Amino acid sequence: MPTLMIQGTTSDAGKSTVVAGLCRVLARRGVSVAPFKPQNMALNSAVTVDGGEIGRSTALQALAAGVEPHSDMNPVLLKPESDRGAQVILRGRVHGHLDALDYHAYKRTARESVLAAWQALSARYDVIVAEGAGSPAEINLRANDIANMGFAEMVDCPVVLVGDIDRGGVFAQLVGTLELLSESERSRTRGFIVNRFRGDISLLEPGLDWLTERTGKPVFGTLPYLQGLLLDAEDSIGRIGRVGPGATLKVVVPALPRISNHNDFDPLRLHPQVDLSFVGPHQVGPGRAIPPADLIILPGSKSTRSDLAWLRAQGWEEAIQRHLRYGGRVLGICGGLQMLGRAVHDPDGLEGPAGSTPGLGLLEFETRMVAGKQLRNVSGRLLREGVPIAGYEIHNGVSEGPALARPLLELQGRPDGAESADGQVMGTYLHGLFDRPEACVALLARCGLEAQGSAVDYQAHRQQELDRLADCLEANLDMAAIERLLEC
Ligand SMILES: NC(=O)CC[C@H](N)C(=O)O
Repeated sequence: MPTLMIQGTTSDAGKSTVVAGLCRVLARRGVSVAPFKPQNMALNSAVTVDGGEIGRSTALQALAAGVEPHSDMNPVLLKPESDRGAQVILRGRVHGHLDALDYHAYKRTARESVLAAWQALSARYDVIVAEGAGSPAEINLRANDIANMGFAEMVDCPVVLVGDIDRGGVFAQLVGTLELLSESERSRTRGFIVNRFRGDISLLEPGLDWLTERTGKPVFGTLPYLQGLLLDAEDSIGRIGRVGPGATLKVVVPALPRISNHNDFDPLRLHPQVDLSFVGPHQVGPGRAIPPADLIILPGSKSTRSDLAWLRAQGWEEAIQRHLRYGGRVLGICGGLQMLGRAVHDPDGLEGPAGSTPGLGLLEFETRMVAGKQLRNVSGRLLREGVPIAGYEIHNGVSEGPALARPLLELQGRPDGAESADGQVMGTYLHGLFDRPEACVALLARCGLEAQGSAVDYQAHRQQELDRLADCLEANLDMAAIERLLEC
């Protein structure tokens, strides 16, 4: 089965973007193509058609390929819950926690899952564009690798290596990575892509010629730095966003250590009237208050109780109360909603040590973490305005209490979330709630924003960005040579 794997010399070299771009280029040429990421470590995930969970960047690549995201596209997803522990998702379903699993047995199962998922995808699509993780030159992680060369060797596919010239040292990155590979890994590496180039290409060309001479491998192309490209981030909170002169609504999101699905905020990054900032202690200084805002959004969290403790340790519980006293709004999404209640109970220790943590007490309800993750794509409406809203749910928590009798939304015919009687505090389990322009406008209007023109249609924006990316790949990569790699 034709599979091409894109690996990078570092994390964030642009692998996900190149895979998304290649998926879109191939799909536009009528090829039946699917993305594949054997192993990902990320807290941004998406719900798949088969009711599972995969990394968000892979789901975006599926969108680029014009196919439905499926659990087989990212068979191993590691969701860190602390600096040491991570939840292991295999083929979309929770398998256990890394620290509680026998490592060797887990490695074997993970490898089997990767192979089975790749075989299942191969039966459904003509071409697979796979993405590595981090760099293949992490020699300490080489044994039993499934994320990079271990996968490429297992399925015997060619590899293209992406280096990021923007951070400097791209020749050392590419040559050094090749140097650290085994003979067979080196020979399956068919060439390079230089990513994020700004400047005069003629100044780079002698370096590219040298690279080919030195390694015997072609450079398939140099991709320019694509200004403002905003596609669903894999995990880290990117800095892209624009704060123009018309940005009158100030929205602050605490950058929780286990923030999850922060893609929720991408439509706000693009909104011309919104000034969005993620704040952590580094931005405001330890012990300092959250900057003044119209709206504070408590985001999703992989570990609600420990992130709540972190929020308190920053002194931000008082800051939120003060913000409310001055008439500000607070919105909680999923883990953030759970924080707004009276307590969060985790009797079985699903997200960390077993126990209970008092919530911020801004809404009358309590949450219990229950085994069996709730994963679903949902749609419904924002109750007060009646406007349509859609997104997805990913959580273990089940919330109960009188505040839920005043729901924020109706989803699939059932009530969801809550809002306080004065409307200042709102919460929902729905991720992706700003993606639809009408819902985005209505939610921001509640915070005092008078819409000028319509909000960004984020779904349409994603499609346009994928086309812009694909145009860029077609213009700058030797696509004929890349397609030849897929024919072998
Ligand atoms: N997506 C989330 O924010 C999840 C919240 C919480 N960790 C739960 O599982 O219930």
